[in-house]
Amino acid sequence: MSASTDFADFKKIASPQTEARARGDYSHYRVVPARYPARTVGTVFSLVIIAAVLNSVLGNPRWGWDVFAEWFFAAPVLEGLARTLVLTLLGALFGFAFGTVLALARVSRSPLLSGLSWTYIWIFRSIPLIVLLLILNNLGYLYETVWLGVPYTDITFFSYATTQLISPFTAAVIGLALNQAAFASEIIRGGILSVDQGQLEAAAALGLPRTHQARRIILPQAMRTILPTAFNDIIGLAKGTSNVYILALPELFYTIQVIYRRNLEVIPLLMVATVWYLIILTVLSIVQAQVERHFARGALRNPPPTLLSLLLARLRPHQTAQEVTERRAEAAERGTAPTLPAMGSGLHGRVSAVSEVRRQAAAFPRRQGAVGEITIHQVSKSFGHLKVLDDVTLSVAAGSVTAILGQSGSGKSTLLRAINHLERVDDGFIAIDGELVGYRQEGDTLYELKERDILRRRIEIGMVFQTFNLFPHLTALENVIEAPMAVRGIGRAEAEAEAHDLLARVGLADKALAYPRQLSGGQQQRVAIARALALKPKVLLFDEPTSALDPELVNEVLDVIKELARSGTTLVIVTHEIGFAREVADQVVFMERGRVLETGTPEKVFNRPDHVRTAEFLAKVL
Ligand SMILES: Nc1ncnc2c1ncn2[C@@H]1O[C@H](COP(=O)(O)OP(=O)(O)OP(=O)(O)O)[C@@H](O)[C@H]1O
Repeated sequence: MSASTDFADFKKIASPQTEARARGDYSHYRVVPARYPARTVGTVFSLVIIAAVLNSVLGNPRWGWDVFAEWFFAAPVLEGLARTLVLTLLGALFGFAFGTVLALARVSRSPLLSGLSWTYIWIFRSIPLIVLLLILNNLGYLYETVWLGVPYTDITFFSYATTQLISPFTAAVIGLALNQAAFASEIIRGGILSVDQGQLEAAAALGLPRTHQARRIILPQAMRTILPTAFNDIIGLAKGTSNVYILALPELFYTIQVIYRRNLEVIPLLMVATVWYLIILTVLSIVQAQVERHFARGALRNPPPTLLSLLLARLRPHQTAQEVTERRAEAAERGTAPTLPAMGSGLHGRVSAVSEVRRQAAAFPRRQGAVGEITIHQVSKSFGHLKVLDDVTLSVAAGSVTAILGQSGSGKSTLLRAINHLERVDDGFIAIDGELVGYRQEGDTLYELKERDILRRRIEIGMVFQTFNLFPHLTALENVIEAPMAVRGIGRAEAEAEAHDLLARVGLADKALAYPRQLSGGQQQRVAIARALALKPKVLLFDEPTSALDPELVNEVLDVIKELARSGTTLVIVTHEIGFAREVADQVVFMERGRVLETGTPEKVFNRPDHVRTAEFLAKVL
């Protein structure tokens, strides 16, 4: 048989599927998921166990399912259930509200407040709940009246008999809440401690007030750690409400006990309580999953889909690749398609995006009559016995660019953080445009500013960190608008417009809604720059802005800084990028062991250093 005959025969017997495949149409394919024999054995084993348990529970008449059905919705049981739910809700609500206050007091810098909080937690975690409930129920014996007024005067706002004010129900709510608060505060404190230190510094560097830092930055991130334990605790509380039987309050379990003592149907009635507790637990678990999901924003690169979105995706008609292409073409025609190339999407994407950054960043406004002159005068700082800054004196002209070089551990970052007062100096002073950083001068006396005032002054000094320190639970846009809205009091619409503008200038117009973990290192650092710029600072400090980056991404960030340098903002940059410093800096500072060894123009320091150590260092790094 010849080859040509073969081919002709093949064409004759070709099925519709073969022809479709030849056209590149694979839609008829059936997808068969991979098989895992061990998983199948496990599933079969689980089914057998479930069937055996169901058979034993439903097939045995001694479980008394008819009695169960009779009492499951009985009025006294439902009343008891309602009381259990109300006690759980109020106990959790007041307990966690008070627990949050206790946790914040415990981590506060006031030793008295922290000590008070510690003592409360110590006492209330030690007292058994039943004892606490009994004490509250007998408060009338200790204090006949509850009274509020001005002592040693006749002024009385109210006065009630204690027994009239504290009913068994009120005693139960107060007791549960006080007990819950002691445990909740430790759960919340654990969450607060789990938040990265860099996040606190980034919020402080933006000048956000302390309450705002706690509410918007720290607690939302702490929630991821808090929630699983907190829900455990609430479930414990729901079951622990049975302790209020001591006050003769008929909650669910107490009601069940009263009933089975009368009719002696112990097991069926215990099952009534068990199934209701199971239902409460299931509802709480569903709520927990939703709340956890909400607070997981930005924590995962690819968050799993919600049940609702899965359902909607199933209902939505399937979109073919061709339809997707057609829609993109339509959007491009309407001008709604993203016009900026995505950074990091292949070599071509990167090259065109970098030139886009250059073009857009050239639009940074130049300042007329630059501000932001920095004076550092005889500054010293020690950590224990280690003198990290030793009599540092330095002057940075307004609108200039200063690059700080030096070996690791020479005190560069500490100096930068001192300019921002993230580090308090021991000696000397730092001033910006003649205004002291962190202090108020009266005559010859310097008064350290309160934190609120320091935060307000920090608005003038932007800072970009080595490890970006973006707020991971906020999108790029939200990271940028947070401080202008909170600190400068700008309205959301205006702040968003400015933020879009800034993100476009750093080449990230199409990434406004991405969370930091969905961005590359270079992109994250550019968002951090946009975030610092949003407050329109006089001075911008960069702490090794490219050292955490892949060499390929370094230029993305350096390009943006170069454009900033031309805009007239005062820049101080700790860097190991010698070529960049040579190109951009007006002044180069070389530090060694906490001292400034030499300063000068790049031309002088790099070509004719005065100090032998500078020459040695440059010889190593160049
Ligand atoms: N909070 C601190 N407690 C104790 N020692 C510290 C603290 N912060 C910094 N140091 C020490 O101070 C010295 C200077 O640190 P700094 O971070 O300023 O150095 P650097 O020149 O920026 O170094 P690198 O280039 O490696 O970042 C180091 O020896 C460091 O161990």
